[in-house]
Order: sequence, then C-alpha cells, then structure tokens
Amino acid sequence: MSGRTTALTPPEDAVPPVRHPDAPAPGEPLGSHYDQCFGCGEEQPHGLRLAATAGEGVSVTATFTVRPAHQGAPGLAHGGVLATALDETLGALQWLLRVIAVTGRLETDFVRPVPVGTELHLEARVTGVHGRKIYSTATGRIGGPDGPVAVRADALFIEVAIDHFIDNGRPEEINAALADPDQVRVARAFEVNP
Ligand SMILES: CCCCC/C=C\C/C=C\C/C=C\C/C=C/CCCC(=O)SCCNC(=O)CCNC(=O)[C@H](O)C(C)(C)COP(=O)(O)OP(=O)(O)OC[C@H]1O[C@@H](n2cnc3c(N)ncnc32)[C@H](O)[C@@H]1OP(=O)(O)O
Repeated sequence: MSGRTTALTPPEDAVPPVRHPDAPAPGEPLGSHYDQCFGCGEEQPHGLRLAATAGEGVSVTATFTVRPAHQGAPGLAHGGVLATALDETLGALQWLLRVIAVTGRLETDFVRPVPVGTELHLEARVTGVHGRKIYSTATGRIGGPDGPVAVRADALFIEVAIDHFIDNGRPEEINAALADPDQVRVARAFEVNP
C-alpha cells in the first residue's frame, strides 16, 4: 500500500481552477503539443490526431474519428484507444492553466461501444486544484456533441517541471525536440506560469 488516496474528486480544501490570462480564447484551436504525440501529433500515422479547442473557463472540447487502425474487436474502437482520447483531451486543459502536468491517475467508464468511423465528441474540464494536483473530468459522446455519452473519465494530473521530460525521455527524441524551434516555443509558453 502506498498510503496515497485514490479519490478523483477534489479534496475539500482544493481551489477552483484559474484560467491563465494568456490562455487561448474560447473557440481557438489548441494545436498539437508535440508532432509525434500518439494522441494529437500529425506525424503519427496511426495516432488519434485529436483536435482540441479552448472552451469557456478551464474547459476544452475535442473531436477524434475512430479509424480501422484503432480497432479492438471487429469494427469497434479499442478501449485503450478511447482512454487515450480521454487522456489527451484532459491533457489539453494544460493550455488553459499554463502548467505542465502528467497523468497520475485515469479512471475510465466505457458506457457504449464505439464503432469504426464514429466521430467522438469530447469535452473536459478541471474540477479543482490542490497544490500540484489537478483534478479533472471528461466525457466522449457519439452521434453529435449532444449525443449519448459513450465514454467518460475522471483524472488526477500532477504538475511537473519541464525537466521531467528532459531527465526521463530518451535522449534521441529529447535532443530532437530541443532542436526544434516550434517545440521549444510550445514548451516556453508554459514557462510563464507563476
Ligand atoms: C523538451 C520537450 C518538452 C515537451 C513538452 C512540452 C510542453 C508540454 C505542453 C503541453 C501539454 C499539452 C497537452 C498535453 C497532452 C498530453 C496528454 C497525455 C498526458 C499523459 O499521458 S502523461 C504520460 C503518463 N504519465 C506518466 O508518465 C506519469 C508517470 N509518473 C510520474 O512521473 C510520477 O509518479 C509523478 C510525476 C506523477 C508524481 O511523482 P512526483 O515524485 O513528482 O510526486 P509525488 O509522488 O510526491 O506526488 C505528488 C502528489 O501527487 C499524488 N499522486 C502522485 N501520483 C498519484 C497517483 N497515481 N494517484 C494518486 N495520487 C498521486 C501524491 O500522493 C502526492 O500527493 P500529496 O502532495 O497530497 O502527498
């Protein structure tokens, strides 16, 4: 036993999330944070290429179309891929908080099967912040943004410094990222956090 609480609802002394003054405006596309990201990168042939948009407050919306490479059972999305879509959407909330954080815990409910070809309509919001801990929740709907919920998740992200990636990532990719002005620009955008 680690002694950690596994609760994904914010503790009583959590504070409401604060939208960073330089956060992208509601309706603005957020773009990819890394072109090789399996969730949102454009350079991953079988990746999800999830496209997220800033919402009101500390919220985002996103869409992801299930392709044949994402199957688990014949004609159906793999659960792990759907969890990735939720994780990536929740991760995109960082653009609004302007903090860098990694997923510590992700609890996913699979409510309805999601066929290949489906466009999944995701939304996510931060529910509370407690020190380095960011609590958030997400849903994925099918048949339209107001369609039935097919998947949902609650998550705990933990704020980290940029060194988390530099110290732990494979040097090959880290060095390539640090040599890429577009990537450095993305990382810098997060350094302004107080
Ligand atoms: C140069 C290139 C840079 C590239 C990046 C640039 C910019 C990024 C920009 C934008 C990002 C935009 C979108 C991002 C989209 C991505 C979405 C995907 C996100 C992921 O997919 S990311 C991958 C999966 N993720 C991991 O790879 C994490 C592996 N893991 C660790 O690296 C450590 O485990 C860590 C750091 C999590 C914690 O380690 P640590 O030593 O820093 O902190 P510590 O353990 O002390 O925890 C502090 C407090 O959190 C509590 N706590 C921690 N873990 C918990 C758990 N699991 N359950 C319940 N509570 C937990 C403790 O109980 C304590 O709580 P308390 O303070 O109350 O005691």
